[in-house]
Amino acid sequence: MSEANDRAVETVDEDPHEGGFRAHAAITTDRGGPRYGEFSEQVRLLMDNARYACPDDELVDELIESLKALNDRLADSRIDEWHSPAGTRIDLPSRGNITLPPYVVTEVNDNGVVAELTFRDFHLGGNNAAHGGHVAVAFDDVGGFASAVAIQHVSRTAYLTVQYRSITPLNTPLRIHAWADRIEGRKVFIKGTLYDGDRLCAEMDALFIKLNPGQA
Ligand SMILES: CCCCCCCCCC(=O)SCCNC(=O)CCNC(=O)[C@H](O)C(C)(C)COP(=O)(O)OP(=O)(O)OC[C@H]1O[C@@H](n2cnc3c(N)ncnc32)[C@H](O)[C@@H]1OP(=O)(O)O
Repeated sequence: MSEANDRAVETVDEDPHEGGFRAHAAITTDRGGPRYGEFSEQVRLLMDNARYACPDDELVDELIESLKALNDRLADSRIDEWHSPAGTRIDLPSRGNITLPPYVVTEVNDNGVVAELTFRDFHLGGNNAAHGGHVAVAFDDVGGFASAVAIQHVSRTAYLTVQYRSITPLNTPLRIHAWADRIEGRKVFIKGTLYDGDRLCAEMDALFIKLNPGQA
Protein backbone atom coordinates (compact mmCIF):
# COMPACT_ATOMS: atom_id res chain seq x y z
CA MET A 1 0.00 0.00 0.00
CA SER A 2 1.19 3.52 -0.74
CA GLU A 3 1.25 6.36 1.79
CA ALA A 4 -1.83 7.76 0.10
CA ASN A 5 -3.61 4.44 0.59
CA ASP A 6 -2.68 4.44 4.26
CA ARG A 7 -4.13 7.93 4.66
CA ALA A 8 -7.31 6.91 2.84
CA VAL A 9 -7.89 3.90 5.05
CA GLU A 10 -7.49 6.09 8.14
CA THR A 11 -10.28 8.36 6.89
CA VAL A 12 -12.89 5.58 6.88
CA ASP A 13 -15.45 6.65 9.45
CA GLU A 14 -17.40 4.59 11.86
CA ASP A 15 -19.19 1.84 9.92
CA PRO A 16 -22.65 3.26 9.13
CA HIS A 17 -24.37 0.04 8.02
CA GLU A 18 -27.26 -1.57 9.81
CA GLY A 19 -26.92 -5.28 9.15
CA GLY A 20 -26.09 -6.95 5.89
CA PHE A 21 -24.34 -4.86 3.35
CA ARG A 22 -26.94 -2.20 2.76
CA ALA A 23 -25.89 1.33 3.66
CA HIS A 24 -28.10 3.91 5.33
CA ALA A 25 -27.06 6.24 2.54
CA ALA A 26 -29.51 6.24 -0.35
CA ILE A 27 -28.47 4.64 -3.61
CA THR A 28 -27.75 7.44 -6.05
CA THR A 29 -26.88 7.93 -9.69
CA ASP A 30 -24.65 10.95 -9.24
CA ARG A 31 -21.74 9.79 -7.09
CA GLY A 32 -18.58 9.94 -9.15
CA GLY A 33 -20.20 12.36 -11.57
CA PRO A 34 -21.64 12.01 -15.06
CA ARG A 35 -18.44 10.45 -16.47
CA TYR A 36 -18.05 7.75 -13.80
CA GLY A 37 -19.35 5.15 -16.28
CA GLU A 38 -16.58 6.09 -18.72
CA PHE A 39 -14.09 5.81 -15.86
CA SER A 40 -15.36 2.29 -15.03
CA GLU A 41 -15.09 1.30 -18.67
CA GLN A 42 -11.47 2.48 -18.82
CA VAL A 43 -10.68 0.43 -15.69
CA ARG A 44 -12.30 -2.62 -17.30
CA LEU A 45 -10.25 -2.02 -20.46
CA LEU A 46 -7.12 -1.80 -18.33
CA MET A 47 -7.97 -5.16 -16.78
CA ASP A 48 -8.69 -6.68 -20.21
CA ASN A 49 -5.48 -5.35 -21.73
CA ALA A 50 -3.37 -6.36 -18.74
CA ARG A 51 -4.76 -9.92 -18.99
CA TYR A 52 -3.41 -10.30 -22.51
CA ALA A 53 -0.41 -7.92 -22.46
CA CYS A 54 3.14 -9.13 -23.04
CA PRO A 55 5.15 -5.92 -22.49
CA ASP A 56 8.89 -5.77 -23.07
CA ASP A 57 11.23 -4.69 -20.23
CA GLU A 58 11.19 -1.05 -21.29
CA LEU A 59 7.41 -0.91 -21.44
CA VAL A 60 7.07 -2.68 -18.07
CA ASP A 61 9.27 0.02 -16.48
CA GLU A 62 7.16 2.73 -18.05
CA LEU A 63 3.86 1.09 -17.10
CA ILE A 64 4.91 0.59 -13.48
CA GLU A 65 5.67 4.30 -13.12
CA SER A 66 2.38 5.29 -14.79
CA LEU A 67 0.38 2.87 -12.66
CA LYS A 68 2.09 4.02 -9.45
CA ALA A 69 1.15 7.62 -10.24
CA LEU A 70 -2.39 6.59 -11.12
CA ASN A 71 -2.80 4.54 -7.94
CA ASP A 72 -1.58 7.43 -5.79
CA ARG A 73 -4.17 9.73 -7.38
CA LEU A 74 -6.95 7.16 -6.96
CA ALA A 75 -5.99 6.40 -3.38
CA ASP A 76 -6.37 10.08 -2.52
CA SER A 77 -10.06 9.85 -3.47
CA ARG A 78 -10.88 6.69 -1.52
CA ILE A 79 -13.83 6.72 0.86
CA ASP A 80 -15.74 4.00 2.73
CA GLU A 81 -17.59 1.20 0.93
CA TRP A 82 -21.02 2.63 1.79
CA HIS A 83 -20.43 5.89 -0.07
CA SER A 84 -18.28 4.82 -3.00
CA PRO A 85 -19.95 4.95 -6.43
CA ALA A 86 -18.87 1.37 -7.20
CA GLY A 87 -21.77 -0.80 -6.11
CA THR A 88 -24.31 2.01 -5.72
CA ARG A 89 -24.53 3.49 -9.22
CA ILE A 90 -27.68 1.67 -10.30
CA ASP A 91 -27.60 3.50 -13.66
CA LEU A 92 -24.40 1.66 -14.66
CA PRO A 93 -23.67 -1.99 -15.55
CA SER A 94 -23.40 -4.11 -12.38
CA ARG A 95 -24.13 -0.99 -10.30
CA GLY A 96 -20.78 0.45 -11.36
CA ASN A 97 -18.91 -2.34 -9.56
CA ILE A 98 -15.93 -3.19 -11.77
CA THR A 99 -15.18 -6.35 -9.75
CA LEU A 100 -18.35 -7.92 -11.22
CA PRO A 101 -18.77 -9.03 -14.81
CA PRO A 102 -20.80 -6.23 -16.40
CA TYR A 103 -24.52 -6.90 -16.67
CA VAL A 104 -27.53 -4.78 -17.48
CA VAL A 105 -30.85 -5.73 -15.89
CA THR A 106 -33.61 -6.11 -18.46
CA GLU A 107 -36.45 -7.54 -16.31
CA VAL A 108 -37.36 -7.51 -12.63
CA ASN A 109 -40.71 -9.06 -11.80
CA ASP A 110 -42.41 -12.06 -10.16
CA ASN A 111 -40.32 -14.31 -12.40
CA GLY A 112 -37.12 -12.97 -10.89
CA VAL A 113 -34.30 -10.99 -12.41
CA VAL A 114 -33.10 -11.20 -16.01
CA ALA A 115 -29.98 -9.45 -17.25
CA GLU A 116 -27.72 -9.23 -20.27
CA LEU A 117 -24.23 -10.12 -19.12
CA THR A 118 -20.92 -10.12 -20.93
CA PHE A 119 -17.75 -11.79 -19.73
CA ARG A 120 -14.73 -9.92 -21.04
CA ASP A 121 -11.07 -10.67 -21.71
CA PHE A 122 -10.36 -10.11 -18.00
CA HIS A 123 -12.68 -13.05 -17.17
CA LEU A 124 -10.69 -15.54 -19.25
CA GLY A 125 -10.51 -19.06 -17.84
CA GLY A 126 -8.90 -20.79 -20.83
CA ASN A 127 -9.25 -21.21 -24.57
CA ASN A 128 -11.41 -18.08 -24.91
CA ALA A 129 -13.94 -19.33 -22.34
CA ALA A 130 -15.01 -17.64 -19.10
CA HIS A 131 -13.42 -18.76 -15.83
CA GLY A 132 -15.86 -20.86 -13.80
CA GLY A 133 -15.28 -18.71 -10.74
CA HIS A 134 -16.44 -15.63 -12.61
CA VAL A 135 -19.58 -17.51 -13.69
CA ALA A 136 -20.25 -18.21 -9.99
CA VAL A 137 -19.64 -14.53 -9.15
CA ALA A 138 -22.26 -13.56 -11.72
CA PHE A 139 -24.76 -16.04 -10.30
CA ASP A 140 -24.07 -14.90 -6.73
CA ASP A 141 -24.76 -11.28 -7.53
CA VAL A 142 -27.81 -11.77 -9.74
CA GLY A 143 -29.03 -14.50 -7.34
CA GLY A 144 -28.68 -12.11 -4.40
CA PHE A 145 -30.60 -9.54 -6.41
CA ALA A 146 -33.40 -12.07 -7.07
CA SER A 147 -33.49 -12.97 -3.38
CA ALA A 148 -33.76 -9.29 -2.43
CA VAL A 149 -36.61 -8.86 -4.91
CA ALA A 150 -38.43 -11.93 -3.58
CA ILE A 151 -38.25 -11.03 0.12
CA GLN A 152 -37.69 -7.25 -0.09
CA HIS A 153 -34.86 -7.67 2.37
CA VAL A 154 -31.12 -8.25 2.53
CA SER A 155 -29.84 -11.84 2.46
CA ARG A 156 -26.52 -13.61 2.31
CA THR A 157 -25.48 -16.67 0.34
CA ALA A 158 -25.37 -19.84 2.46
CA TYR A 159 -24.45 -22.07 -0.48
CA LEU A 160 -24.24 -21.76 -4.23
CA THR A 161 -23.82 -24.66 -6.63
CA VAL A 162 -23.03 -24.23 -10.32
CA GLN A 163 -23.52 -26.88 -12.96
CA TYR A 164 -21.31 -26.00 -15.91
CA ARG A 165 -23.23 -27.40 -18.86
CA SER A 166 -21.25 -25.99 -21.81
CA ILE A 167 -18.50 -23.47 -22.55
CA THR A 168 -19.31 -19.88 -21.56
CA PRO A 169 -17.90 -17.57 -24.26
CA LEU A 170 -16.16 -14.24 -23.69
CA ASN A 171 -17.23 -10.96 -25.28
CA THR A 172 -20.68 -12.30 -26.11
CA PRO A 173 -23.94 -10.93 -24.68
CA LEU A 174 -25.44 -13.71 -22.53
CA ARG A 175 -28.80 -14.01 -20.80
CA ILE A 176 -28.67 -14.63 -17.05
CA HIS A 177 -31.87 -15.34 -15.12
CA ALA A 178 -32.29 -15.90 -11.38
CA TRP A 179 -35.52 -16.51 -9.52
CA ALA A 180 -36.84 -17.60 -6.14
CA ASP A 181 -37.85 -21.25 -6.46
CA ARG A 182 -39.34 -21.34 -2.93
CA ILE A 183 -39.15 -19.53 0.40
CA GLU A 184 -39.18 -21.31 3.76
CA GLY A 185 -38.98 -18.92 6.69
CA ARG A 186 -35.63 -17.11 6.33
CA LYS A 187 -34.48 -19.51 3.62
CA VAL A 188 -34.73 -18.30 0.01
CA PHE A 189 -33.98 -21.05 -2.50
CA ILE A 190 -32.73 -19.43 -5.69
CA LYS A 191 -32.31 -21.04 -9.08
CA GLY A 192 -30.61 -19.60 -12.12
CA THR A 193 -29.63 -20.15 -15.71
CA LEU A 194 -27.05 -18.67 -18.07
CA TYR A 195 -27.68 -18.93 -21.80
CA ASP A 196 -25.70 -18.07 -24.93
CA GLY A 197 -28.63 -17.76 -27.32
CA ASP A 198 -30.46 -21.09 -27.05
CA ARG A 199 -27.48 -22.89 -25.58
CA LEU A 200 -27.44 -23.49 -21.81
CA CYS A 201 -24.00 -22.59 -20.42
CA ALA A 202 -24.59 -23.02 -16.68
CA GLU A 203 -27.22 -23.47 -13.99
CA MET A 204 -27.30 -22.28 -10.37
CA ASP A 205 -28.87 -23.82 -7.28
CA ALA A 206 -28.40 -21.61 -4.23
CA LEU A 207 -29.67 -20.83 -0.76
CA PHE A 208 -29.80 -17.27 0.52
CA ILE A 209 -30.64 -16.56 4.16
CA LYS A 210 -32.63 -13.48 5.11
CA LEU A 211 -30.53 -11.57 7.61
CA ASN A 212 -31.88 -10.82 11.07
CA PRO A 213 -31.92 -7.19 12.24
CA GLY A 214 -28.33 -6.05 12.83
CA GLN A 215 -26.88 -9.29 11.48
CA ALA A 216 -23.62 -8.77 9.59
C1 LIG B 1 -29.87 -5.35 -5.09
C2 LIG B 1 -28.52 -5.70 -4.54
C3 LIG B 1 -28.14 -7.10 -4.82
C4 LIG B 1 -26.85 -7.41 -4.17
C5 LIG B 1 -26.52 -8.85 -4.34
C6 LIG B 1 -25.26 -9.21 -3.68
C7 LIG B 1 -25.22 -10.70 -3.47
C8 LIG B 1 -23.95 -11.10 -2.82
C9 LIG B 1 -24.26 -12.16 -1.81
C10 LIG B 1 -23.03 -12.62 -1.15
O1 LIG B 1 -22.05 -12.90 -1.78
S1 LIG B 1 -23.01 -12.76 0.55
C11 LIG B 1 -21.34 -13.29 0.85
C12 LIG B 1 -21.21 -14.79 0.87
N1 LIG B 1 -21.93 -15.35 1.98
C13 LIG B 1 -21.45 -15.28 3.23
O2 LIG B 1 -20.39 -14.76 3.50
C14 LIG B 1 -22.32 -15.88 4.29
C15 LIG B 1 -21.50 -16.53 5.42
N2 LIG B 1 -22.42 -17.26 6.28
C16 LIG B 1 -23.18 -16.62 7.17
O3 LIG B 1 -23.07 -15.42 7.41
C17 LIG B 1 -24.21 -17.44 7.86
O4 LIG B 1 -23.87 -18.80 7.82
C18 LIG B 1 -25.62 -17.24 7.23
C19 LIG B 1 -26.04 -15.78 7.36
C20 LIG B 1 -25.66 -17.69 5.77
C21 LIG B 1 -26.62 -18.11 7.99
O5 LIG B 1 -26.40 -17.95 9.37
P1 LIG B 1 -27.60 -17.67 10.37
O6 LIG B 1 -27.05 -17.81 11.76
O7 LIG B 1 -28.30 -16.40 10.02
O8 LIG B 1 -28.63 -18.82 10.04
P2 LIG B 1 -28.83 -20.20 10.77
O9 LIG B 1 -27.55 -20.93 10.95
O10 LIG B 1 -29.69 -19.96 11.97
O11 LIG B 1 -29.66 -20.99 9.67
C22 LIG B 1 -30.94 -20.54 9.28
C23 LIG B 1 -31.54 -21.68 8.47
O12 LIG B 1 -30.76 -21.83 7.27
C24 LIG B 1 -30.20 -23.14 7.22
N3 LIG B 1 -28.84 -23.03 6.68
C25 LIG B 1 -27.92 -22.11 7.02
N4 LIG B 1 -26.79 -22.30 6.31
C26 LIG B 1 -27.04 -23.38 5.51
C27 LIG B 1 -26.27 -24.07 4.53
N5 LIG B 1 -25.03 -23.69 4.23
N6 LIG B 1 -26.82 -25.11 3.91
C28 LIG B 1 -28.10 -25.50 4.19
N7 LIG B 1 -28.88 -24.86 5.11
C29 LIG B 1 -28.35 -23.83 5.74
C30 LIG B 1 -30.16 -23.60 8.68
O13 LIG B 1 -30.14 -25.02 8.73
C31 LIG B 1 -31.47 -23.01 9.18
O14 LIG B 1 -32.52 -23.82 8.71
P3 LIG B 1 -33.88 -24.00 9.57
O15 LIG B 1 -34.47 -22.62 9.73
O16 LIG B 1 -34.73 -24.93 8.74
O17 LIG B 1 -33.45 -24.60 10.88
